[in-house]
Amino acid sequence: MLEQLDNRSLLYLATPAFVFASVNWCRKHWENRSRRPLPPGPPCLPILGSILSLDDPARPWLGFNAWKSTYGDIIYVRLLTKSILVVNSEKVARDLFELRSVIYSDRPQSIVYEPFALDFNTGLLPYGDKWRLHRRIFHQQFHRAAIHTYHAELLRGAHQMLFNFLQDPTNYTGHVRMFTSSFILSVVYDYQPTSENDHVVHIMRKFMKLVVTAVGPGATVVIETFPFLLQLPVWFPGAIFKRASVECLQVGHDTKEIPFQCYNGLTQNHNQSNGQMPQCLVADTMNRMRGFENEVIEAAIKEAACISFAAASETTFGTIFVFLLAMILHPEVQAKAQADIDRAVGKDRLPDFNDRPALPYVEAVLRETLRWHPLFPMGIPHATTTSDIYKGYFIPKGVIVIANTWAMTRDEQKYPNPDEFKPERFLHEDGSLTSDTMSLAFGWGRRMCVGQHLGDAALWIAITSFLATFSVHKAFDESGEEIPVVPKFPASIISPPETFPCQIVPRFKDASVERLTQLTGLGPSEFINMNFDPNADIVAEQS
Ligand code: HEM
Repeated sequence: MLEQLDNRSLLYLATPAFVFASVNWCRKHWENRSRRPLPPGPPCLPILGSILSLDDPARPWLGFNAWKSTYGDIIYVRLLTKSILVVNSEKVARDLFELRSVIYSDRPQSIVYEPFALDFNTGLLPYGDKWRLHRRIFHQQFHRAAIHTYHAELLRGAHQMLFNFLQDPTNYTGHVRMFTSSFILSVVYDYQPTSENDHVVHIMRKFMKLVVTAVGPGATVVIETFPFLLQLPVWFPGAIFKRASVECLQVGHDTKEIPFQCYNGLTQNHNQSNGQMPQCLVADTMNRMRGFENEVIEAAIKEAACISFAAASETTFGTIFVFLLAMILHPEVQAKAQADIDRAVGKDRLPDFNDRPALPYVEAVLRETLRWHPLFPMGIPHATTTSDIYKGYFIPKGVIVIANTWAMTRDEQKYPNPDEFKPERFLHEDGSLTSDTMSLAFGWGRRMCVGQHLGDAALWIAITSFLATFSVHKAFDESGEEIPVVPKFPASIISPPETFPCQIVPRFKDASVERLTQLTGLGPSEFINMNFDPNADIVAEQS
């Protein structure tokens, strides 16, 4: 057959084959040239990856930090099916999340998001138009210069918390929860919950509990491995994931709609009573978008509003708890912070936001609280949108990127003896504050916490008002012995301390409702906790 082909035909056949082979060779050569080594990491087994190298797989941030001495600030690791890039230092975090933010601002996606109503959560949205719209709504409302508009509301919420502590110091968990739930509902929907059992608070918290129970890390692995489990009919024996999904979708829908309906009801009341629109995220955003209304925008407003509750209430609640824990374990820090307040504010009034610059030690306590036990020890995972080369290492497209906040807060060079609670590390010798504001507790780059300034203001007023009026101490058992406090933090992506026995004691003279009424300017009718006995006096701490 070959003999029958003349030279010209051979040339016709050979030329494309040669071109094809050359292009292929060049492509492979180019790929090999650009495909540098992956960053270092621990030994990797088939299927399991490096999971056995972690001492405590439920708290991977500890293991990632321990690997730092062997593999450095940037580590590549596979845990089961997930490839992860761990960033262990602020320098690398800045280089990647800030200087190369176009590549490092995506979020890892999962097939569990949609069936469990997590697909509208700003913090999980892929880097795209929907996320941009959410982000814009949040930013316009919560940027640094806008926060002063919420000061009065935050102050009122903090004062209500003080009344609740005075009335029932044992229910301190409930009072902190009430503060964190009510300030965010007010700022977002102009809605004031009337008690701990308020139906809006109830539905929001129910959704958060459902999601945490239904799609913890274990359940996610199972569903991602066997997706057919979500195709089973609800009545099928053992179809627990399907049933949980149906419930999450229903409650997820309610969390968007019910507070929104309350908002609409309130608006009508406002209009009827004084003709004025309330000021809150929902009202302000609707005003701004007037003329551009469509289904996408209305959905985004409902989603962003509803996500605010989960994002703000759990984080501020958990951080106030870390603060209370630190104060019990370090009474000398508590006394010093109280002395700072007494010096700058006196005892005849309570602190407000104008006092903030005059209270450097309290500011240092807040920063140290964020550092000592960051609520998100691994932040919220980012992902890459394209591949990258960093310091000669190849970073693949789509890899999960974890900013290991825990490792950054344990940096011995920057924070000597990092496990100690020492606010002084944020102060110069002359008592003025250093430039380290602990912003790393709020994440990095384009995905950095969009409620950072609101969260910061809420935390500051809560802890400053508390320190001005109360002290927290170890509790005593029936035989008069001090009950030791052993800090316990759950193994989860958001990790507030578990509750601990304590006693909360007023430190202002004549610790009565009347006195607190004078100090705060709030009347008893404004208290959120309605089971309130205005005649009850509590013995003040001797000071
Ligand atoms: C103590 C208070 C808070 C802490 C410690 C905190 C921490 C964080 C962290 C670590 C992230 C992830 C950042 C990243 O991926 O790099 C985040 C994201 C987020 N936070 Fe906060 N946060 C707090 C309060 C708030 C508040 C009050 C809001 C109110 C609306 C809020 C809304 C959000 C949202 C929407 C995201 C997702 C941002 C995105 O993916 O683009 N947070 N927060």
